[in-house]
Amino acid sequence: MPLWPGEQRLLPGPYMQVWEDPEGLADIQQVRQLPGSAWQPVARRDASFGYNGHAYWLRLQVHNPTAQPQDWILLIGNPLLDHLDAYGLDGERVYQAGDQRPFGARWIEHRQLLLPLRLAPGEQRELLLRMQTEGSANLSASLMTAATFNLHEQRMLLLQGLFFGALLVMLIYNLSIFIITRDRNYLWYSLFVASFTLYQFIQLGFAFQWLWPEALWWQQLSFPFSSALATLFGILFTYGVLDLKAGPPLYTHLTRCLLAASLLVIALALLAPYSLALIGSFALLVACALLAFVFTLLRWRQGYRPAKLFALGWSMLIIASLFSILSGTGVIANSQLTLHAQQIGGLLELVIFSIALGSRIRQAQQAQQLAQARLLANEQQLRLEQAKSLQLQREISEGLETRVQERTASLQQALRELSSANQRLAELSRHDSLTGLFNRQVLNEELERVLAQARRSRQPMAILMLDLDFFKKVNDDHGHLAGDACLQHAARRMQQRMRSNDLLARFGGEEFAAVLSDTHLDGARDLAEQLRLDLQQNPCHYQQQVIPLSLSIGVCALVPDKHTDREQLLRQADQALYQAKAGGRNQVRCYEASTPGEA
Ligand SMILES: Nc1nc2c(ncn2[C@@H]2O[C@H](COP(=O)(O)OP(=O)(O)OP(=O)(O)O)[C@@H](O)[C@H]2O)c(=O)[nH]1
Repeated sequence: MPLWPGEQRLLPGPYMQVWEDPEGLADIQQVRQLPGSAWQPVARRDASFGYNGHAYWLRLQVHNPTAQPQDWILLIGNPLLDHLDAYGLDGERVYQAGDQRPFGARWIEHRQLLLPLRLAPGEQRELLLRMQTEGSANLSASLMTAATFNLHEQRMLLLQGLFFGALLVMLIYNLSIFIITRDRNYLWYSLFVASFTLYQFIQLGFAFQWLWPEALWWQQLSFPFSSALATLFGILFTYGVLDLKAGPPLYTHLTRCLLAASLLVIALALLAPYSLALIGSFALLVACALLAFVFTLLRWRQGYRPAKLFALGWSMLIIASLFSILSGTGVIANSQLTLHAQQIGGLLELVIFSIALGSRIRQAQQAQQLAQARLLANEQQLRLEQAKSLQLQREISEGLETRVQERTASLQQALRELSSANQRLAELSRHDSLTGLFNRQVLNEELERVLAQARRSRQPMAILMLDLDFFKKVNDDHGHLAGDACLQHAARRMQQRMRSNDLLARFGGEEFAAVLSDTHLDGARDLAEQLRLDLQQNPCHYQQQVIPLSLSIGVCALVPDKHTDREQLLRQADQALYQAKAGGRNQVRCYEASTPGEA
């Protein structure tokens, strides 16, 4: 391979020959004695042989075609190679480095493996490299002059600085938001960024150089460990940010499976052989990225708007990871792009996720504003309904009050009417309907009362029994109606002569009775005589007829004692009346007392 100086990197792959030593037992002497036919052309630019742990011997003829001595750097761009031995760089001195040898063993302290090569003018040299690793047997070799390398290195450090700076800013920013908002998604995202940063720091060789240059065991397992850790937090972040809990239960079940798988890979990284852990972490990464992508698309279809940006972010990571894995396994050629594919894809993904997280906040704010607006509208609606119902209540109660008042008034009226009807009924039940005089029942009651009072006060009292004479003839001669008129006339005439505390009642038919309290026999007789005369002198005028009337009156008067009763009084007055009738009618007769105590 002619090494013409210039600013280009030269890729030695096509000039190299390889001999595979599966057991990894051959030493330099044995290899030097190998027949030419044992060597195979690499043919590929990057000398990449996948993950199998075999030792690979690589042979490269270099030639300085110039007349000047040349300083070259053979750059091995895979800092995770476990062991790299180089022969022919500097006489008999053997270069021995790799991340399973202490960092200090390197000739040049650099995160990558740098093999210095000084060629005299026109010199031709054979280089022999032995590569053995548990990880990706990918040499990623390039040749540069020392000056070109310096320039290249400056560019790379600037880019890496920007890259890690950006990650650090995102980490601090999102962690701050988590501390302020306590939104767990920001914590998962921050941890995701942190573990991804660590992963990249390890992959690019910075971690071994600056963090643990002597810790070979940890350097070995840290790569799958950080990868699985990033996957774990990526799963938690995706689950939360896509709100998968709100989706079908299958989402949650699958997420739990992935979480369990990532914990298993973490355990593998710590306990199992490196190659197993490495394969596990790659498989997990691919499964998670694909599933997260599918979840994102499904959520997008369900109308979850931030999912759009997530889909873009995941696409970046998937594409980058595919590039990285394909170049790692040697399927596609290694280049600056494939070497840094994961870096570029990862950074883009993280930036997009960060924007998506922000947009999620915006969406949450909008949802909150919408909910507030809805609440406000609901409240207004409720107030309106309340006002309406109050108005209705008022109207109902006003109407009810009016109706109650009306009903009460009509009830009171009805009660008044009922009471006056009752009064009338009571009056009627006490009076004789034809003459308007008290009836026989009232006579009996009053007679009892007057009798009791007279008995108590030892005052006299009298009873008159008054009977119209020949009344049958009146009826017969003038008709029954005329008879009624005569009865009314006689009653009126008699009532006019009564004292206010006397009681006149219709006893039945054409017969009347009067109860005179505080009255002696003389007074009673006088009154009876006045009544008789008055009726005699005042006939009844009925329909141009003059109907003469006369009265027979029986008088009984006495000061009652405890033996005197109502029946006795009535009987005695009736006896006197009988005598008046027998004596020829139109006269007054008094009951003749035959026993002591009777007046
Ligand atoms: N029009 C009328 N007649 C009555 C009423 N009550 C009783 N009478 C009549 O009064 C008459 C009483 O007749 P009697 O008992 O024979 O007595 P009298 O004809 O008056 O003869 P003396 O009493 O013996 O003088 C009967 O013809 C009854 O029909 C009434 O309310 N109206």
